[in-house]
Amino acid sequence: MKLSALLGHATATDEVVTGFAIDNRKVAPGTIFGAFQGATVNGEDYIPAAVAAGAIAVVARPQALVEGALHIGSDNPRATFADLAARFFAPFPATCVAPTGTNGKTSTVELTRQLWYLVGERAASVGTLGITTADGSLKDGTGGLTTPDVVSFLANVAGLAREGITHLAFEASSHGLAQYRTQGLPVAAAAFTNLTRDHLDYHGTMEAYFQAKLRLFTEVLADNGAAVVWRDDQAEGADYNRRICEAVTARGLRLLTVGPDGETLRLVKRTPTLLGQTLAVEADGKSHSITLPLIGAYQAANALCAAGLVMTTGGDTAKTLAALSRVTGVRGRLERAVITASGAPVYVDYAHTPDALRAAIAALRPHTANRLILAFGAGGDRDTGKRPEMGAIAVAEADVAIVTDDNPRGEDPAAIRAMILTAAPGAREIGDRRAAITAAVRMAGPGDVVLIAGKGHEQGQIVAGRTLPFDDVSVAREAAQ
Ligand SMILES: CC(=O)N[C@H]1[C@@H](OP(=O)(O)OP(=O)(O)OC[C@H]2O[C@@H](n3ccc(=O)[nH]c3=O)[C@H](O)[C@@H]2O)O[C@H](CO)[C@@H](O)[C@@H]1O[C@H](C)C(=O)N[C@@H](C)C(=O)N[C@H](CCC(=O)O)C(=O)O
Ligand SMILES: Nc1ncnc2c1ncn2[C@@H]1O[C@H](COP(=O)(O)OP(=O)(O)OP(=O)(O)O)[C@@H](O)[C@H]1O
Ligand SMILES: N[C@H](CCC[C@H](N)C(=O)O)C(=O)O
Ligand SMILES: [Mg+2]
Repeated sequence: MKLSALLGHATATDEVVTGFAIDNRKVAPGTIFGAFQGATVNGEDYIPAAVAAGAIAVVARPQALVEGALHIGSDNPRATFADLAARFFAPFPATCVAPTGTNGKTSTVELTRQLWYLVGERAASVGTLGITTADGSLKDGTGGLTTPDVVSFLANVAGLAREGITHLAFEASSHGLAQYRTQGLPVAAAAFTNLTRDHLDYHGTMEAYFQAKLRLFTEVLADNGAAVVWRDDQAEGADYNRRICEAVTARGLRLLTVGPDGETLRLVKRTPTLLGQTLAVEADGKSHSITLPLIGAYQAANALCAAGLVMTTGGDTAKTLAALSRVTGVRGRLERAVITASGAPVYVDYAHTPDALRAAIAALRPHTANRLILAFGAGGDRDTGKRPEMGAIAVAEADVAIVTDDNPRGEDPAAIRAMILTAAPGAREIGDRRAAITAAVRMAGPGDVVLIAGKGHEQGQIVAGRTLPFDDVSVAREAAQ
C-alpha cells in the first residue's frame, strides 16, 4: 500500500508502506513509526533512530521534531497511529467482542470462544492466556500482555482473519484502553464484569481506572454496537456497573444486563453441585435451567457475560444457554490440579486482587467440609495498596493462610510479604513458593480443600528481572506424591 493511499491524500514522496512500529528497534525500511510519551520514556526521543532505520513517516505530537520523514502530527498520536495501522492490516474477523473489568476478562473471552465453537463458528480469543485459535490450541503473539501492543494486536487479529476466523473475543485491559492498543478494530459488543481495586500504581485513582474502562463503551464500541453488563447491585463496586449502563443508554446503544439484577439474563437461583452448579435463568419471560460444569459464583457470572456477548452478536438464546452445559474450565481458574492421598482437592486460581481472592475462596467454601487452606502472595512492581487488603481477606475467609511469593519482580520479596502480613495476623509466612505449596498440600487432611492463588496458568516466577520456570499445577502435583 502506498503512503498516499493510506493517508487518503497526496504526499511529497509516495513510498510503499511496509509495516508499522512503536519501537525504533523494530523499524525497517518503509515503516511508519509511532512516537508516544510513555510511562517510563518518551518515544519522541527515538524518532531520529527510527528515521535512520528507514521509517518513512512518523506519527507524533504536532510539536515533535521529525526530520527526514513525513511528520503526521496529531494531538492524540496513539489513536491516529492505530487508525492508520488498522487501515493497513485490515480485514479483520467480521465479529469482534471485548470484555473489560478488573476480574473475569480471561474467563469471559475463553468461554465466549468456546460457546461460539460449540455452535460451529470459527472463533478465537486474545488475552492473558495468549492467542487461542479455532481448535483451542494456543499460540504466542501477545508478548505476555493481556491486551498486546497495538502493532502486535492488529497484525495478529488480521492474521486470524486470514486463517478463516470469523469471530474474535479479546480482553480489553485498562492499560490497553488507556494506550489505544485496540483502536481501529471495530468492536460489535463489549462487556463489563466488575471494577474493584487493582492497577492503582498506573491509574492513580479508582475514578481514573474506571474512566479508562469506560472508554470501551463510550469510544471503542461501534456506533451500532451492544453492551453486556453484569448487574448484582449488592456487589462491591456495583455503582460502576450502573454507570456503564447509563453511558451505554446515553449513546443509544443496545444494552443487555445479566446477573441477579439483570433483565436480559436474570440469574434467579444458583445451586452448587459436586462438580459445578445449576443456574436458574430467566430470559425473554422463559425459565431456563443451566447445568454449568464450573464451580463458583464468579464462574457463573463470567459464563453469563459470555452468553450475553454471543447472544447479542447473533446467537440464539436457547442454543447459547444450552451450550453452557458443554464448556470446559479455563486454564488456571479454579483448576483442580490434584487430589491428595488424604482426598483433599488442590485448586489453582489466578486470584491476585482482593476481590478475586474473596471470590475464589467463596467459590470453594461450599465444597469444603473441613478446612480451607490458602497459599497466596502479591506481585512486585504493582499496586502496593492491595497487599494488606488481600492479607485481611485471607485470614478472615480462609482457615489456614500461608503468605508466599508471587512474581516479586524488582522488589524485595520479604518486604512484599511484610506488607501483606501487617493485615494478616495469624497467617504463616513461607517465602519460597514451592515450599509454601508443599506445606499446604501436605497439611491437608480429609475434608480439607487447598487453594493456591495468584499465578493460575503462569509458567514462571519473575524474580529480579529473570523468569524462573514455575508452574503451580505441577508443583502441587509433585507435592502430593
Ligand atoms: C505500563 C505499561 O503499560 N507499559 C507498556 C507500554 O509502555 P509505555 O507506552 O508506557 O512505554 P515506555 O516503555 O515508557 O516507552 C514509550 C515508547 O517508547 C518506545 N521506545 C522505548 C524504548 C526504546 O528503546 N525505543 C522505543 O521506541 C516504546 O515502544 C513506547 O512506544 O507499552 C510497552 C510497549 O508496548 C509495553 O511493553 C509496556 O508493558 C509493560 C512491559 C508492562 O508490564 N505492562 C503491564 C503493566 C500491562 O500492560 N498490563 C496490562 C493489564 C494486565 C491485566 O490486568 O490483565 C496488559 O494489558 O497486559
Ligand atoms: N466475575 C468475577 N468476579 C470476581 N472475581 C472474579 C471474576 N472472574 C474472575 N475472578 C477472579 O479473578 C481471577 C482472574 O480471572 P480472569 O483471569 O478471568 O480475570 P482477568 O480480568 O482476565 O484478570 P487479568 O486482568 O489479570 O488478566 C480468577 O482466578 C478469580 O479469582
Ligand atoms: N495482569 C496482571 C497479572 C498479575 C499476576 C500476578 N501473578 C502478579 O504477578 O501480580 C498484572 O500484570 O498486574
Ligand atoms: Mg486476563
